[in-house]
Order: sequence, then structure tokens, then C-alpha cells
Amino acid sequence: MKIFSASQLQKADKISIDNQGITSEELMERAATRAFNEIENILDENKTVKLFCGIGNNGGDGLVIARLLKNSGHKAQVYAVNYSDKRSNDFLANNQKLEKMGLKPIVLKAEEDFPKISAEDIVIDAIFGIGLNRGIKGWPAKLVHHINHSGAFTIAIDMPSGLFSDQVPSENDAVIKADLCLTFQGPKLVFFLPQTMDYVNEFKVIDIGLDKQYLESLDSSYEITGRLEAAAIYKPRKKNTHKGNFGHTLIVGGSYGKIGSVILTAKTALKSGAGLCTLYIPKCGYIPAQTAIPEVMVLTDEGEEKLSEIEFDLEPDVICFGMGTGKDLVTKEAFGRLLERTKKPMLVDADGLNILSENKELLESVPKNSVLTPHPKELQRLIGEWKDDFDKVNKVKSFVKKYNLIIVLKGAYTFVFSGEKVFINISGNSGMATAGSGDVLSGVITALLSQGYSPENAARFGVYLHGKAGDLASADIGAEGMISGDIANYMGRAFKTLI
Ligand SMILES: NC(=O)C1=CN([C@@H]2O[C@H](COP(=O)(O)OP(=O)(O)OC[C@H]3O[C@@H](n4cnc5c(N)ncnc54)[C@H](OP(=O)(O)O)[C@@H]3O)[C@@H](O)[C@H]2O)[C@@H](O)CC1
Ligand SMILES: [K+]
Repeated sequence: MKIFSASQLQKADKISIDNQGITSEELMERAATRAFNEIENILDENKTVKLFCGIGNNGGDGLVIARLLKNSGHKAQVYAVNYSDKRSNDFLANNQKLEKMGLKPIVLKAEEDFPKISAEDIVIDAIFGIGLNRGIKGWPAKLVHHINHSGAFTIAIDMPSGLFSDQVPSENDAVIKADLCLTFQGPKLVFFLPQTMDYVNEFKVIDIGLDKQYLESLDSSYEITGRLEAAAIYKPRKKNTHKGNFGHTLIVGGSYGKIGSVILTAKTALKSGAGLCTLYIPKCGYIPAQTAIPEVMVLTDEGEEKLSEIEFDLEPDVICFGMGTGKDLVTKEAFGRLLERTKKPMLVDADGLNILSENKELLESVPKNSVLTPHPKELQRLIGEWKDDFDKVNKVKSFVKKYNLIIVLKGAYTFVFSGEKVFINISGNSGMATAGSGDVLSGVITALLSQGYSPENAARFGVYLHGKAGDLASADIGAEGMISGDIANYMGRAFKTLI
């Protein structure tokens, strides 16, 4: 699913009206009716719904929803938030319809007009949508705070009011905190950025039937990776195969006290379909690794406690480097030599990334199309500071183009940057914020690379599977109870959800 900008949606709105031979009021009726159906599904009939409607088209949507609520016997109170006198035509048309039914909106013009909102009420926020073009100021800002402090379950229509679709609000801007956002046609980028995602606890996309052909023709850098997209990437196994078909993965990492990290990566690689897996670790890890996973082969470095040479006599399909290696000079130099020798795309994580950050000249030697999997701190060391999340996204886009790499930026929503594209993953949960979760992710992506998935698909699909396995683990054993090894253990079931 593509993510569109506000201006793309506004244009799609106009084109759909022309192509479908409908009026904008009819499109509003359709959009708001579909939003109303969602609201009605979750509405307890004893609840009072308080609708706050702006005077533009977002407010118009609110008025349609108010009419439909009233028609189906719900308790609805409607407030027109009179932040300006420039009412839109479709607002006016729907205001008239509502008045004819005897439901005249109460006009709010100052703080004294604010109604009481109890925590038991349901609030519909239809003050501003994608037409917001400046921060909310004055008494409307106070109204936003009044709603946020009420404790009422708040449903935002299209966008939480005050949230821009293409910039981070400034510190003093008032923004609705929505428990649920019913958003039209597609999710907005700000729903996924760390600085703005908290304004949208949950969102649901309402298909309002905009022109499909036109939407498909639109360019967008941003795409969602959900179940459908993951299933399209998945290549189920053929019957007549052997372990050689699924590649040989070499996982290089570990140091004294951090052998567990590479063990987790290797275990996950095997549980994600890698045909063969060899671990290359310092000598001290030999017995623990052999004991922990009998299915893995183990090679040891000359170094007792850390990697110092990285020499091996095999031709892996993919190399994964960096978990638990530390950043010692001998390890850095061995990594540098490994990069020089390696031609196929590899995966670099954790201390591998830290070594690259401290020795930027090594970035030139990382094989093209390799996958780097930083968390935000590792990213910052790699690319420097950013002003805000939009700046960060642009900086990462430039970085991946400059070095021809793929970046997997880990977070509540993990972003995969590849060329011009940014894929936003929607599987996963807070239980995955646990030690070793990143080592597991490296294992899945490496295993997919070894099975012949392209680096972009391996990154995108791996991130999805990792999140899905986490969701299955969390459903069974709870977010607090799960550890990284559980994510690895649920990997097979994550694949099965796609069949
Ligand atoms: N496109 C679609 O697919 C469909 C869209 N639909 C709905 O329309 C919504 C967009 O409606 P919209 O364009 O009328 O803008 P909206 O958000 O109501 O704002 C109204 C006006 O407020 C003003 N203004 C802005 N910021 C301000 C501020 N801080 N403080 C004070 N004033 C401010 C600004 O006017 P200005 O004052 O700048 O002239 C702006 O024009 C969309 O979110 C969806 O709900 C559906 O019905 C059908 C399909
Ligand atoms: K809104």
C-alpha cells in the first residue's frame, strides 16, 4: 500500500469527482458514511457522542457523521468550531441538512463556549483534516487541550486536528491525541514517525473509492509492508529441493561475554530457512556455540576472546557481521580485510555499524546492496544529527544513494530504505523491545539473502516476518514474558501465516 501526500490526495479527490461524475458533496457523503459505519461498529449506544466540527471539509465530514448518528438513534451533540468565517460549500450544505432535522450545531467562538466533556463521552474530532496549513493558535488551541485532557475516547476523522501531514508540529502547537484515527484512502506518513506517532494510537484506513487507476499511477517513495505485501514477496519452497538450494550463511561475530548474540543470530537463520549455517567466532565461544545449536557448524578465529583475523576456507552465499564483536583495533582491521574480499551483498549490524561509524573510509568497501540494520543511536553515529524525523528520513535517503546500501532503521515501525523507496513495516509489538531482538532480525534477513531473495526484498520481508513472529509470540506468552529466543522460535509460524 502506497502512502500519499496531502496534495496527492487533494488532487485524487478532484480527479475522482470528475471521472465518477459525482459532486464533492456526494464524495463527502460517501467518505463520511464509511467513517460512520466504523464508528457505529464500536459505539456503545448509551454513550454521548460530542462532535467538534471545523468549518472546512473536515468539519463537513463531521456534520454528515452527526446526521447519520442522529438518524440511527444515538445521542449526538454537535459543535461548530468557528475558527474562521470562511465556511466551505460542503460544510454549509451539510449544516443546512442538519438544521432541517432540528440538530443545530452550537457555535463555539471563545473559551467560555466550551462544553463539559466527561471521560465517559466519545469525542469526534473533525476540526481540521489535511487542509491544516499552520499550527492551531488561540482559543481553538485551548479547545484541543480541553479535549485531550477530558479523558474521553477520541476518534479523529482523517487526521488528528493540528497534525500536519508533512512536518513535525512545533513544541507549542496544539494537536489532538487520537485514540483512533479513521483516515481516508491511505495512511499518512506522520502516523509512523517516532516524533508524531503518539498522536495516533490506532488508525484504520477508510477506502472512500477514489479513482484506482489514478492512485496507482501516482509516484510515492513510501509504501507499507503488511501481510499482503509480504505474501507477494514470499517464495514458498518447491518439493524437489535440498539444503544446497537454500544457501550457506556465514555469521561472523561475538567476543568474550557476548557469544549469545551470534548464537541467537545463527539459530534464527536456521529457523528462517537457511540451508547451512556456519558461525565464525573467537575461540572462547566454541563450546557454548556447539552446545547451544547442534545444527550449526563452528569455525574459530585465532583470537581467544575477540576476532582478530577472520580467515576461512569456504564460499558462503552471504556473510553477516557485527553482533557482539566489540570495536577493538584488531577486530576493526580484520573486518576491513573481510570487506575488501567480499563481493556479494552482506549484512552488517551492531558493532559492525559502530566500526563503520568510527572509520567512515570503510563505508566505500562495503559491498553494494548490503543491508545495514541500525537502531536510531547507531544511525546517528553513522549519518550524524538530524533536525527532526523528516530531516532524518531525507538524510538516510541520501546516505543509501551515496553508498548504494540498504538501511533497515529499527523502531516501533521499522523503515527499510532502498534506493528511492522507503518501506514502512506494520507488524510487531512492544514485547520485541527486548535484548537480542536485533540479533534475531539479522538472522532472518541473512537467511533470506542466502535463499536468493534480493537485498531489498530480504530486508523488507525479514522485517515483516520478525514482527509477525513477535506478534505470535506475544499473543501466546505476553509482551512482558517474551524474550528474543521466542521470536526465533515463532519464525516458522510467521511464514505459515502467509500460506
Ligand atoms: N481529499 C479527499 O480525499 C477528501 C477529503 N475530505 C475531507 O476534507 C478534508 C480537507 O478539507 P479542507 O481542504 O477543507 O481542509 P480542512 O482541514 O477542513 O481545513 C479547513 C481550512 O482551515 C484553514 N486552516 C488551516 N489551518 C488552520 C489553522 N491552524 N487555523 C485556522 N484555520 C486554518 C484553511 O483555510 P485558510 O484559512 O488557510 O484559507 C483550510 O482550508 C479532509 O481532511 C477530509 O476530512 C472528504 O470529505 C472527501 C474526500
Ligand atoms: K480531524
